[in-house]
Amino acid sequence: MTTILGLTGGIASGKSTADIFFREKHIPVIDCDQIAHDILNVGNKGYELVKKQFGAQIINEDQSINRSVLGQIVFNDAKQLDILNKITHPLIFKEIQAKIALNKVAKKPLIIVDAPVLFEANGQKYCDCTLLIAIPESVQLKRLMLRDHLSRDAALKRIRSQMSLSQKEKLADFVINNVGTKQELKYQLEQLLLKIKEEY
Ligand SMILES: CC(C)(COP(=O)(O)OP(=O)(O)OC[C@H]1O[C@@H](n2cnc3c(N)ncnc32)[C@H](O)[C@@H]1O)[C@@H](O)C(=O)NCCC(=O)NCCS
Ligand SMILES: Nc1ncnc2c1ncn2[C@@H]1O[C@H](COP(=O)(O)OP(=O)(O)OP(=O)(O)O)[C@@H](O)[C@H]1O
Repeated sequence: MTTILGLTGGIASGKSTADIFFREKHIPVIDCDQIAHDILNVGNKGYELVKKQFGAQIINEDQSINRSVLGQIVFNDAKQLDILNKITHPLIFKEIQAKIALNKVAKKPLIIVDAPVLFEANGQKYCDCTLLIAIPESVQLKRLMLRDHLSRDAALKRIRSQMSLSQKEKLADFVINNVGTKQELKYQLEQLLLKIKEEY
């Protein structure tokens, strides 16, 4: 039997850092940010739909989608984000399902689905259990500004476009706090794997 663990958390909470740990353990990770990028590549279905909706302002000279410009539009306007989500999320979920099916055929005991907006998009229904990586907003802001070279204002807009931590905590089966070192995160993930082995 395969257990599907939905991995979520706010922007810059540490999901990709957790993915490195899982991959080192040879546990497959489905990266939804990567899927979201792929569907917007020239020639793919999301590309045409998003280009039609947002127009020339988001198109680079080489015809690719300028995700940075698109990000500035949607993270500054909840309505525009909702429109983008309505276009992209069905395509992303279809791709996640296909990747899950492939891993099931390969009889993988555990699959991680790394989905930043898992709860916002009600994606937990595709998972057997969910893990939330939690950090206080002050630490999140610091790590996000440092990693993406964003201004405080731009970083806060991205954070606030997502569901609040307290709401996510209510929905998650497991919560890991990533306020400590990366080593401490790794230790907590080790413990979680033992728990999942027992319970699922
Ligand atoms: C807005 C876009 C073009 C910005 O692209 P960019 O390369 O600058 O950022 P990237 O995709 O790496 O996302 C960075 C982080 O932003 C946050 N984020 C991305 N999309 C969303 C969203 N729809 N709602 C809230 N937060 C989001 C996540 O924490 C994500 O990890 C892109 O994120 C996008 O197409 N988003 C819509 C699809 C989606 O929901 N993706 C999330 C994975 S399911
Ligand atoms: N415990 C930690 N201590 C210090 N820095 C950390 C820790 N965990 C993660 N980071 C750093 O914080 C930043 C954000 O982490 P990461 O990229 O893993 O977040 P994410 O949840 O995958 O982000 P996104 O939602 O944008 O995909 C990275 O620069 C990462 O190296």
